Amino acid sequence: MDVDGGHDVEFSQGTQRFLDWFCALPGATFHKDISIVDLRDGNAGRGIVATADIPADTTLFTIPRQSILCTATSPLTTLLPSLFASPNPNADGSSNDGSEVTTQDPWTTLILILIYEHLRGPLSPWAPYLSILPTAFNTPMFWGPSDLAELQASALVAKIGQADADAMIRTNILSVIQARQDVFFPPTTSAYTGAAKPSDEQLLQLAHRVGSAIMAYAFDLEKDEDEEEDDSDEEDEGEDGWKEDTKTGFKGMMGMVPMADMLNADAEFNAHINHGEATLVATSLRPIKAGDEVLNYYGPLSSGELLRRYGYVTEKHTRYDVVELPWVLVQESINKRFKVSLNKEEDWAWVNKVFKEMVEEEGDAEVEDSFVLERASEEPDAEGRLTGEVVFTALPQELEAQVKAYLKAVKKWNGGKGLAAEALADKDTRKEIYLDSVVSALRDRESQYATTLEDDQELLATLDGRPSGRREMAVWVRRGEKKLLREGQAWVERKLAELKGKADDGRRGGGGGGDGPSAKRQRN
Ligand SMILES: C[S@@+](CC[C@H](N)C(=O)[O-])C[C@H]1O[C@@H](n2cnc3c(N)ncnc32)[C@H](O)[C@@H]1O
Repeated sequence: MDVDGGHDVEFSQGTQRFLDWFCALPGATFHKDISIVDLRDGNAGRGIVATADIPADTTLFTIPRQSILCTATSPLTTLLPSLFASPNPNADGSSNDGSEVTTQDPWTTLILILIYEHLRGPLSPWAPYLSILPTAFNTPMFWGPSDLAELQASALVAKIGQADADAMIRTNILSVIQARQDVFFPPTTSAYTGAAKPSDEQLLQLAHRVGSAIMAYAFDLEKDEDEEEDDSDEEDEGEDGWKEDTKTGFKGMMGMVPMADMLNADAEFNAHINHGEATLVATSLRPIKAGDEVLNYYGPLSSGELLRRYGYVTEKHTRYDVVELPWVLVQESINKRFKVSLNKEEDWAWVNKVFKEMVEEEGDAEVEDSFVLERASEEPDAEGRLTGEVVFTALPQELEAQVKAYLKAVKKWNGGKGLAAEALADKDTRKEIYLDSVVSALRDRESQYATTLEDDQELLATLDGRPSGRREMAVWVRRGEKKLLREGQAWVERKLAELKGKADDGRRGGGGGGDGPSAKRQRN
């Protein structure tokens, strides 16, 4: 991450200014045995390391809630009250409490709050903090076409949303700023800073930058661990499950939390931010050795998600890798099995109609467009350590259910008569068709990528540690997806072999499925 263009003095002065500012905040603490360091050599920006051995359960730093930049502390709440009005209007457009109705959500509101503070420049109380936030990002949102192309067939490409972000900024951000220039560009600020009013294009770029900073830095502030623990008498970690420290879908109140966001993170971590009533407190989860980095947890994110939100990847996060299997590939594979009987377009149109109705009848469900494959893995333990093996243990249950429904619809075709229906009457044949269709869909999915797993392994073979360049990170993501596709194929093939073994034992030469009746039936 390019934080300041590589000027060491400026970088360390920025760090020092921020630390001095933070330590002067009423109620803030910063442990004497930790330090903010320059990790740009490892492409990790700033981070916090232990400068002496630190025991478990040590308070590393304390952040007063008053210093968090959010709706509770921003002057915009009073300057633009309508911005913070209820987002849930009644049918007539009014809100329940009589206030004006806003189209903003916590995400866009925080963008406006940050832009407002940014435009105030040195007049902002958060200036020493804002000045060390990055101005450039490695997230795919900022990649050009050639880097994006390296993601190949990854489902990540569709999630980047460059165009959506642009549209959202124009509608929800620029319009507000333009309508309230008196608030965003008051004469007092320009007189003080001497800065010219930014153009619309500059504002758009600023909003993108701020949006990405929120994505990688903001915290979800609505979770109240104390209350949760009081209510449930359960810890917020270990068996009860870790809650990552950053936003979880931008639904609750979000805020920028100075110092908490100086912590880098990994899937294995040694610190946690506890959300208290008046403060947020960073605590060591286990002893941290002198020289070790203090690491937070962003959640069980796949390499693709980590790259999309935070612009980096790590070896430890690969255990959470996922790959999407589009339903259409499974469906096409099933259709091929029955192409002799159902050989007209209208046959399949009929099957699809019945299939859709059947799925919808079952608990308001909809036909799924794609299924996410992942490995089974344990959560980090109460000390932030990863334990246990990560293995592919099952296909998504929803995929099996959807194939079952689809095969039922095929079976119903032609009034439930004919070879297709006959083949599908047998439970093991249905299972074999399911597994066989999935395995060929997985192969087809793999062939959607322009390079093979072996090609990618070779590209990454010379890597020492984790990649940091865009192209290598893209290769890392697609390689992870291909690995999972291979593991999925191997797992399904094993299941198929078991099934065939069972069929061979029970009824020599049985199974087969598809249009033709089973060998057993043919012999009969
Ligand atoms: C909340 S900030 C952490 C502080 C940040 N390093 C800085 O200099 O401001 C999150 C960003 O830090 C970087 N980061 C966090 N953890 C990292 C890691 N384990 N390796 C590399 N970069 C990391 C990523 O750029 C990420 O978007």
